[in-house]
Amino acid sequence: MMHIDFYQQQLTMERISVADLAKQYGTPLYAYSKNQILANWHRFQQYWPNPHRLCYAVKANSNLAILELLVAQGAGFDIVSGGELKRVLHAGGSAKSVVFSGVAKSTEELTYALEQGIGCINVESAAELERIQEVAKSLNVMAPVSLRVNPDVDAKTHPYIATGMKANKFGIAMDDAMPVFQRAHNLSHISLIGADCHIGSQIMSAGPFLDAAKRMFHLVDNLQQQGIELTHLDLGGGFGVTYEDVEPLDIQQYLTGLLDLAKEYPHITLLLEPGRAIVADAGLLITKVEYLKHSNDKSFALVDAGMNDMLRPSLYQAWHEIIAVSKDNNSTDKLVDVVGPVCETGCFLGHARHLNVAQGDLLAIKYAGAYGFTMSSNYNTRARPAEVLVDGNESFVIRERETFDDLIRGERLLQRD
Ligand SMILES: Cc1ncc(COP(=O)(O)O)c(C=O)c1O
Ligand SMILES: N[C@@H](CCCC[NH3+])C(=O)O
Repeated sequence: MMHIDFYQQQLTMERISVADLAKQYGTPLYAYSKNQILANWHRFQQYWPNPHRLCYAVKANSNLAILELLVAQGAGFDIVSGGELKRVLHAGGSAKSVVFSGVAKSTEELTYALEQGIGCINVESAAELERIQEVAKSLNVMAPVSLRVNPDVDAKTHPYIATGMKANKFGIAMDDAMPVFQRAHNLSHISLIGADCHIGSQIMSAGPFLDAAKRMFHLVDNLQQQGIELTHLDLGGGFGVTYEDVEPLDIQQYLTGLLDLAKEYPHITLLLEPGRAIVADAGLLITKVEYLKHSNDKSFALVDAGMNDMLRPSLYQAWHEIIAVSKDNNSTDKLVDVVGPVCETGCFLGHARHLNVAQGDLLAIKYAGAYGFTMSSNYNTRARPAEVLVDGNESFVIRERETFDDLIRGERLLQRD
């Protein structure tokens, strides 16, 4: 388990100190605790009996080794691109265990998914449904589909990660859904199996989830009256984690609440798509202080990880706890902005933090396991960090640090000498 001993001011992941990880692999570095990921997965599983299914949202952390770990737990997967499907298959997952979400799936992606035998395509618009029919017809297969409905529930989360309100681009509005279900029911190469929704991410209470679920069960009733029998209902992901010291989402309350609602629908298999809640707290981003700098009464810790490595603070003003690694308690904290090397004022990891830091020290950014590496880029032609998986007192490189050569691979000069 990830364990932080504040008294010693010494930070460890499982049984390896963060300082040792940094020494062995360099910084910046993403480190993940294998046993924390497994514990998070089992926390969901224990309240989620068969035949209901969990489909891990690959976008949260798509490293092959992590997918492989979850394949071994019998996980299904929620993907949003052909690339993510490739990852799942490469990690040993079966296409049958995969649901495919996303608002703008290309013909190429749909073809690939159907050729591989995808479990379900979560359709986000009437136009996409027509395209799937065409692709399935050309391949002479039946496409298993669910229609994503927008239940218009306020998830009370950051506007950039709320997805279930009328104003969002996702899904089909509840009021417009019936004719699209009718159409799907009648199309020759569509096998309509379900309905799905996803109201947003980082949701901290069961209320909005259960509201959405009730609306979805109501839809199942309405469809049944029209002679359309669904067999699966996918209620998406969005389970919040405690970046800050707030009351955690009660997963048991939500899942048992759902199972209660589902009692009257024994023919329906429920799916959930947790991403963040499986990997966020299992990951640290370890970074080194390159310099300290004071200007205009402000202090900066200039670190070697930037917004290209960890975008969440810049994009959502997301707050991640930052801890000074291996410091004794004798020197005093400074008030610093922890900022990265990218040439953008918005490149920061944390503002106004009380940290006991000096040049060369290590800092650890907590809860970096979800939407950390997966949202990283090569902006400023910066090499992305390595990823390591820690298991007890062992650690494994699960992605090599990029090299400068990697950064120019695939590009072409117009004139070569
Ligand atoms: C359709 C869908 N499913 C699942 C997820 C995973 O969400 P989270 O990581 O918040 O559990 C997302 C992301 O918000 C999503 O868009
Ligand atoms: N990327 C977001 C979550 C969005 C989930 C995708 N629908 C985050 O870092 O919080």
